[in-house]
Amino acid sequence: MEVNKISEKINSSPSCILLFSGKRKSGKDYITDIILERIKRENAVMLKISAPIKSYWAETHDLQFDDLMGAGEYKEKYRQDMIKWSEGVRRQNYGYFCEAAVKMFKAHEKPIWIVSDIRRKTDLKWFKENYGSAVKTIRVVADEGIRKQRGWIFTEGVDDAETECDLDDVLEWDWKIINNSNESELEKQIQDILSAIENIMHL
Ligand SMILES: Nc1ncnc2c1ncn2[C@@H]1O[C@H](COP(=O)(O)OP(=O)(O)O)[C@@H](O)[C@H]1O
Ligand SMILES: C[C@@](O)(CCOP(=O)(O)OP(=O)(O)O)CC(=O)O
Repeated sequence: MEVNKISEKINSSPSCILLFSGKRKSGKDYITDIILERIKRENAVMLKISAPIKSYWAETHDLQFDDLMGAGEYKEKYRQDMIKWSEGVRRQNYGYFCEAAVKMFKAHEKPIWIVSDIRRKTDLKWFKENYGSAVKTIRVVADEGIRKQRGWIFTEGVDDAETECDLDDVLEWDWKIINNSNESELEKQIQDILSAIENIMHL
């Protein structure tokens, strides 16, 4: 794979990019799916930085891309290898998968981008360098007990690695969502973000 091949100029500018991060089973997919559903389809796109990684991995290892993208156990067997491989690529070009995801999801066709899986400071850096103040950051947090109820099991080499821990010491987030399965609390936090998007879109 030629790591520096993706170098086309980025043209149109999105109005709002929501970057979500959080530990495994904190509820990133659950919450970003709800937000995407509430925004008019023609205005928003969901991006997953893991998608170009999984797509490459599926092609080269004869695996099912859709299963790698799902919430089930299938992806867990390959997670450590995908992490190792993708970290090698990132060492050469830290924005490689961010840029690949923007292209893969044709994000420039929509004004609002929802990125559900920010994992590293370099992910934040890449989006901020390219899109400046359009970028808003959101940390999803859930108690460890709740994450366990949702199926999380501590895994060495994953939960103690950069992929899960690099953003632990980032304290500045535009929003922090507490997702401990209290529906009305979650709803209020989602509403705050939706109102902010509405304001940005009507500026
Ligand atoms: N607030 C919630 N209410 C009910 N189920 C939830 C909630 N948040 C997450 N879940 C469930 O917990 C599991 C893990 O959530 P997911 O969004 O896949 O986490 P992550 O993307 O952070 O790993 C999923 O089955 C999801 O449906
Ligand atoms: C190689 C990975 O991209 C795999 C990520 O897969 P998911 O984003 O599906 O993971 P969770 O939502 O945390 O379960 C990790 C990375 O280091 O980029």
